[in-house]
Amino acid sequence: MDVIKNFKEKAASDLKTIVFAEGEDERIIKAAAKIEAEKIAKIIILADTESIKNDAKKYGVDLSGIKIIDPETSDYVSEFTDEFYELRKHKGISKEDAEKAIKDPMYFGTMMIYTGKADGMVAGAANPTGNVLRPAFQIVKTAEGISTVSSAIIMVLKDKSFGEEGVLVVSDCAVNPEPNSEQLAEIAIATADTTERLLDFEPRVAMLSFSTMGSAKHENVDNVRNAVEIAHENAPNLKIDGEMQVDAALVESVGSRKAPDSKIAGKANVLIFPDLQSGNIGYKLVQRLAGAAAVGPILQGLAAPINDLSRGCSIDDIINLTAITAVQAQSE
Ligand SMILES: CC(C)(COP(=O)(O)OP(=O)(O)OC[C@H]1O[C@@H](n2cnc3c(N)ncnc32)[C@H](O)[C@@H]1OP(=O)(O)O)[C@@H](O)C(=O)NCCC(=O)NCCS
Ligand SMILES: CC(=O)OP(=O)(O)O
Repeated sequence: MDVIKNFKEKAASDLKTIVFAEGEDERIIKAAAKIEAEKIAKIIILADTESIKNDAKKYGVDLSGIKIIDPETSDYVSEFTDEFYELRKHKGISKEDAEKAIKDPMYFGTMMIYTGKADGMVAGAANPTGNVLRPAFQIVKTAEGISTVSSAIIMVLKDKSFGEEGVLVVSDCAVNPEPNSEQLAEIAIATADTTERLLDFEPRVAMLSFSTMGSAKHENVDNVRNAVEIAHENAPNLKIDGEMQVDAALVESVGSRKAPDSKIAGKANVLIFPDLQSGNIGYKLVQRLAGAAAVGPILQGLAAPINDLSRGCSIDDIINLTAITAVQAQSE
């Protein structure tokens, strides 16, 4: 199963327009040129037109065929300012502040998606996650029936014995610092849904903790146990179990010893971390120490495909997340 190749091929089968909001970043410029050359998506880059031309020359990159828009001078500024003012006036924003916000490429790009001028956005190579999330929450907002937006990362491991032939979907590694039980349950259900939509396998979800099936007592463990109960109630057909430690979730011999009655232990292909500290640290440990590809964070629960990158991303990470964003946009 070559999931990354599959995403690129699927994206190429019906080209979508994806906005890159960080045209000042070398990796973004190089990724845009590669995506255009490989025909994975149509790219719009937000940048100062003169600067990006000079940068492209400096990097030896051909940006012909890629649309460049400068949010400072674009004809869209007035339309986007009016739209944003309408969306946020109940929060007390002034027209002046709305225009200032719109000239920020993160807001401008998000408004392009909201107004249908592009199909999806990828950002976060040069901005912390909060800068990607805030405009998304304020402008495109959540999809119907969703209260907590979260994120999933598709991890492609070198060792194919774990997860689904070496593929693991992990969450939440980017959005919710301290989810309560209801939020954890929603994150688990959303991640299973993302897995079903984007990958060709049935999710088997492990709710992670430092305890396995009551082996330790602590309020943090209770939070995870309660989340499992809520997820069972809200998604009775979902294959989900916990709380369990990550070795019990991933390794058959440990799972059968620590959680002999569990149908998920030892076989999990979706891992839900109990909080953002463990999630963000956990995925980066696997990425860096095990040399796994980490595609994401893929935001789940937003009303439009807007995805975040880590500032530590490579050009390939940008290309892979763009392919996924384009695939998400195909089903919008
Ligand atoms: C997402 C985040 C930026 C929001 O923080 P904030 O600006 O303090 O946000 P607030 O709590 O004031 O909420 C701002 C808006 O977003 C909404 N919101 C916040 N979290 C949300 C979530 N998980 N899902 C849906 N909406 C959310 C709020 O309802 C609010 O909407 P409103 O302005 O229309 O009323 C914050 O949770 C955060 O920083 N998360 C961690 C990001 C991070 O650093 N990750 C690690 C690296 S990947
Ligand atoms: C996802 C993530 O951790 O982003 P960053 O590395 O940019 O903080």
